[in-house]
Amino acid sequence: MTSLQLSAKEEMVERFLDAAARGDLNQVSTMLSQSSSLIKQTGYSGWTALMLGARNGHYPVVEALLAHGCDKFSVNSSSQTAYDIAKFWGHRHISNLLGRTDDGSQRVLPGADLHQQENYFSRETLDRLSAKRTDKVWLEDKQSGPNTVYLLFSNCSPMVTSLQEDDNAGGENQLCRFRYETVKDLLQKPATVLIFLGVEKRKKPSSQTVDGMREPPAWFAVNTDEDSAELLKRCREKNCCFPKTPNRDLLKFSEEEAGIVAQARSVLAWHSRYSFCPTCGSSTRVEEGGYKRSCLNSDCRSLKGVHNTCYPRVDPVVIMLVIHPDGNQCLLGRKKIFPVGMFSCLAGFIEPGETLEEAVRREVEEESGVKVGPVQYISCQPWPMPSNLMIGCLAVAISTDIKVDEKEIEEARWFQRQQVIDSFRGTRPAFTIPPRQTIAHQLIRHWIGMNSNL
Ligand SMILES: NC(=O)C1=CN([C@@H]2O[C@H](COP(=O)(O)OP(=O)(O)OC[C@H]3O[C@@H](n4cnc5c(N)ncnc54)[C@H](O)[C@@H]3O)[C@@H](O)[C@H]2O)C=CC1
Ligand SMILES: [Mg+2]
Ligand SMILES: [Mg+2]
Ligand SMILES: [Mg+2]
Ligand SMILES: [Zn+2]
Repeated sequence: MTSLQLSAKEEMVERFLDAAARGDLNQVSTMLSQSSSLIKQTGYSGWTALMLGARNGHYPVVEALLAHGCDKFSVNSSSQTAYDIAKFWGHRHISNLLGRTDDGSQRVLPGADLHQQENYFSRETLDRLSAKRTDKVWLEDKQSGPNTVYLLFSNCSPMVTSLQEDDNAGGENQLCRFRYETVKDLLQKPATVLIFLGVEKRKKPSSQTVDGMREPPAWFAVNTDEDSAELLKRCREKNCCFPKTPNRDLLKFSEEEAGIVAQARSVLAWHSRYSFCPTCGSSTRVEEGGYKRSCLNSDCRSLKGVHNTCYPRVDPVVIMLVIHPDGNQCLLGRKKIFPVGMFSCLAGFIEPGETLEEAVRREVEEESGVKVGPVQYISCQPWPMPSNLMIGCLAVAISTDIKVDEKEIEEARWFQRQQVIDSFRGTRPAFTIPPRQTIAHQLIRHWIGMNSNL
C-alpha cells in the first residue's frame, strides 16, 4: 500500500511509529502532546511505538513513552512484549528498564527476571489485614459499618449480575454487593459462615476528599443454606442470579473481582468440606474471621500446638509446558472432558515430601512417558476449584517418545511452534488453546514470546 492510500490518521500513526523507531525523541514528544492516543496505536507491523523504540535500542524514547503511561504489557502478533523484544536484541539497559517493578526490587535481585505474569484470580484488590482476624471487637464493629460490603454465596457460588459484554472492562459477571441491613438476619443463622476478606486497598493520596479520611470499606463473604430463590429476593436488580455453570462462570469476572472470588470461594469450600474436626470427628467452631475452625472437644489433640487441620487448606499443583529438546516444539495433552480440539499443559498434584521439580518430572512421565530434565518456575495462579495453587513451570524434555496414561490423558502430542502461533491467531489452528484465564494459556503464550526469531 502506498502512502497515498493512507488516511490522514493512519499517516500520523505511521509518522509517529517511524519517529520512535529512529529514536527521534523530539518528534515523539511533540506528536504525543498533540494526540496522546498515539501511544497505544500499532501500525501495519502490529508493533507499538514502545516496541519499535525497544527493538532499535532507543532508551530515551522508551523512557519518555513509559513516562506518558504507555502499556508496557501489550503484545505484538507473536505475543511479544517490548520487554521480550529488547531482551532478544540484547538491549539490556532497555529490558532492565521495562522489567523494573515499581518498588525497585530488581536492584536487590540483580539478574532476576521480575517481569511477572499476572494471572487471572491473582490480583489482590483487598488488604487481608490478617492480624485483625483475632480482634473480635474490631471485626464486630466492621460488620455493621455503613460502608461495609457483603458478598452472598449459595453452595459456594457467588450471587452475580450478568452484564452485556461491553458494560464492564473484561468481565461479564459482576458480584452483587450488599449492606449490613440486607444480610444481618442471615448472620444470625447457625448454618451461615462469615468470612472477613479484608479492607479495600487505599487509592493514591491524590484523590483525598472528605471521603478519603474515612476508613476504607471492609469486605465480608457470607455462605448460607437459605434457598437460593429466597436469597435472590433480597436483590433489587433484575438480572441477579447464581450461575448455572459455576466453574465456567468463575472465569467471567473482571481481574479485580476474580481475585476476591478466588479468596472467598476457596475458604468457603474448605468450610463446607471440613465442618467436623479431622482429628477426632467432633463439632467445631468458626473463629478468626472465618480463617480457623477449632475443635469443641477440649481433649482433642488438635488444640495442642499448631495443627494445620484447623486452617483453610491449599493444594499445590504443578502445571508445566514441556519443551522439546530441539526448542521448537512443546508437549500438550487433552483429557476426555476437554472441549473438542482443546489441548493444554500437563498438570498434577504435588505429593507429600516432593519438590516441585520432582513433581513436574513425575507427572510428565506418568501422563506422557516423556522424561524431563531442567525445570524452571514461571508464575503461579490460585485456582479456586476448590482451592488449588497452580505452580506454572517450563520444563525441558530429555526424551521424546510419547506413551500416554489413558486413565488420565486421552492424547498427548508435540506441537510445532508455528502451529501454536497459528492457534493463537486463529488462522489454520491445529488445536484450541485453553481460555486466557488459565495459567496453561499464559504458559504457552510465555513460551511463544520467549525465544522467537524476530
Ligand atoms: N488453571 C489451569 O490452567 C489448569 C488447572 N488445572 C487444575 O489442576 C488440578 C490437578 O490436575 P490433574 O491433572 O487433575 O492432577 P493429577 O494429574 O495429579 O490427577 C488427578 C488425580 O490425582 C489424585 N489426587 C492427588 N491429590 C489430590 C488432591 N489433593 N485433590 C484431588 N485429587 C488428588 C486423584 O486421584 C485425582 O483423580 C485439576 O483439578 C484442575 O482443576 C489443571 C489444568 C489446567
Ligand atoms: Mg494430570
Ligand atoms: Mg497425573
Ligand atoms: Mg497426580
Ligand atoms: Zn477434635
